[in-house]
Amino acid sequence: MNPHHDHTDTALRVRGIRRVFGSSVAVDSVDLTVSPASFYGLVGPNGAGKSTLIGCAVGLDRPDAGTSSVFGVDVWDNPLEARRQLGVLPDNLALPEYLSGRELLHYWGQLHGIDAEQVKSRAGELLTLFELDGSVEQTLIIDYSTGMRKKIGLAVALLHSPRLLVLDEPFEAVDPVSAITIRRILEQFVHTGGSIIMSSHSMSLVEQLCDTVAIMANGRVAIEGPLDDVRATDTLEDAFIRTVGVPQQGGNLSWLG
Ligand SMILES: Nc1ncnc2c1ncn2[C@@H]1O[C@H](COP(=O)(O)OP(=O)(O)OP(=O)(O)O)[C@@H](O)[C@H]1O
Repeated sequence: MNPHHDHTDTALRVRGIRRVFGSSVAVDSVDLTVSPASFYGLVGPNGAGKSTLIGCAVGLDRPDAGTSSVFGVDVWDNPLEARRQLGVLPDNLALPEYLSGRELLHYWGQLHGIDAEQVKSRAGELLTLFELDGSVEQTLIIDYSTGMRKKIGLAVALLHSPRLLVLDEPFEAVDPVSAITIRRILEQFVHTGGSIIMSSHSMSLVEQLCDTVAIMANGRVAIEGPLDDVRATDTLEDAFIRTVGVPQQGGNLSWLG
């Protein structure tokens, strides 16, 4: 490879990310590459380090080592430019609680310097798509359900029309109808050249949507590659269990029942 390659044609390039909390290593020397127009699935057991990795990859959390760039733009050296290309749905998204969904989108659009008329029409479309309009219109974010928060978070991530979406469990807590809507939006996004990396605990969703998969365990990427290579002749769930292992002995909670 050309040593002077600037990676502007790589949607997300993570190299050697390490994040330590006290004496515990949450993410250990992780490399990831998301190609343009690729739908990348990040799976792994609870506590594997997926959210921490995502936070470091998008510049929300500072890693102890490593680099991350979005279409060749380093998220730490040039955060504003990186964020223009990037839509993020983080874990435990902090939202301005005393705004309605529409107000939040208008506010976010202004922050991104999007033309007011465009913000208005995009916000209207997004609120309708995610069923956050109509009778919900006056509800403040503080009173949103978990699934509604997820949906407004996704709307925020999409509003400025980024080239790369980094989504931490976008389907978690959303109802089945909303899940179909989200799925359609994400599929269309990739179909039209956008790139996505998402974490998920739904092996079937990852199998249906993603072309590339990484299985994380104990802060490291245990296996990564095209979906068909990772699952080989089995299902992704089989590959997951094979990679991560199942405890040999489970408690039987003899006191229960
Ligand atoms: N702010 C923090 N302070 C201390 N430890 C943390 C912090 N954030 C994460 N950790 C630890 O880092 C490890 C990885 O956590 P992380 O949330 O990244 O896992 P995950 O793969 O996203 O898990 P889940 O599937 O349950 O969401 C865990 O051991 C967790 O306890």
